[in-house]
Amino acid sequence: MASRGELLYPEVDRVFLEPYLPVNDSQSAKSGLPFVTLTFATSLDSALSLAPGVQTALSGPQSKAMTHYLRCRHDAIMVGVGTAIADNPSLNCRIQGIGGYGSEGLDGQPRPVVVDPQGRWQLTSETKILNLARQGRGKAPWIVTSKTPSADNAKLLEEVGGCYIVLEPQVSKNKTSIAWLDILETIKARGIQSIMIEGGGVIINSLLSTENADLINSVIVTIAPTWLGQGGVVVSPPRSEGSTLPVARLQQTKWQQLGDDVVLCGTLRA
Ligand SMILES: NC(=O)C1=CN([C@@H]2O[C@H](COP(=O)(O)OP(=O)(O)OC[C@H]3O[C@@H](n4cnc5c(N)ncnc54)[C@H](O)[C@@H]3O)[C@@H](O)[C@H]2O)C=CC1
Ligand SMILES: Nc1nc(O)c(N)c(N[C@@H]2O[C@H](COP(=O)(O)O)[C@@H](O)[C@H]2O)n1
Repeated sequence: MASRGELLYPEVDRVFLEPYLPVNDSQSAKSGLPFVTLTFATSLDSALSLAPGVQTALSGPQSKAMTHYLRCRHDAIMVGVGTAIADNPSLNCRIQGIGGYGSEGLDGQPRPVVVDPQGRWQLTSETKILNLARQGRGKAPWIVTSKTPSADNAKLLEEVGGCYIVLEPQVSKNKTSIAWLDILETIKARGIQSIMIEGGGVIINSLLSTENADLINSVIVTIAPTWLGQGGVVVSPPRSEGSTLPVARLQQTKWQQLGDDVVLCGTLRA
């Protein structure tokens, strides 16, 4: 049952999303990369939140239910460490039973994956994804980093069955990151066939940049009828130096109205 205040995402609406969702077939199983869905909620001025570190509700109840449906249709869900620190998110599918739509137990839950190249995230007893894993309401998280984790963090993560995945860093302009290809190939090798990437701003802008955009299969964006104003975390990927061309353009687009919001779906990778 949906809990009070939460609306279901009706069967009839779900059909609309189907062309943009991962399929489980032998061809995709053989690919070296998972199916990647980039999905987030934005304002009319392309903002994800009012300011860095400020969690901002943009989705209405219907589009929120759609996002939870998406969560149960992917093997994993990813956010950057900025989002993990700002939001202390749950990253599970909470609508209509613990297992999400139509299934009970952990089978319908996505694996939370947090990308934290510099090891900024301090885990505590308040960290929601750890507590949900402990309670059997979400899968244990993986943290992708290029730093050796602290003993305290490693202990807290391992206690709930989670793990650190340590990958080689790439340093450019004094910033430490990890190559997206490396991250995606590594999680695929660990059995993740599909992943939805929710944000935040740094992660989305990095993935939509010319060098990474072809790693994305589908984009599903909730657009809320609101302007957040200047100073927000904005989706606006960098253009290649000297280029006067758009960075990326969605193909095979479809729009769906959900409550006051509109959901835009499109594809990027052929
Ligand atoms: N409206 C929505 O759907 C969503 C909103 N948000 C909001 O976004 C804000 C957080 O966004 P940001 O501050 O931009 O943080 P973020 O979540 O994008 O994390 C950024 C950090 O991730 C790390 N990182 C991981 N992989 C990287 C890579 N390949 N290259 C560079 N850095 C990499 C870096 O340490 C970087 O500082 C919060 O206010 C949150 O509430 C977050 C997700 C969805
Ligand atoms: N779909 C969507 N709509 C919004 O208005 C949002 N602010 C977000 N944020 C994302 O959802 C995460 C929170 O998830 P939980 O409810 O804690 O499971 C947050 O961290 C963002 O990734 N998404």
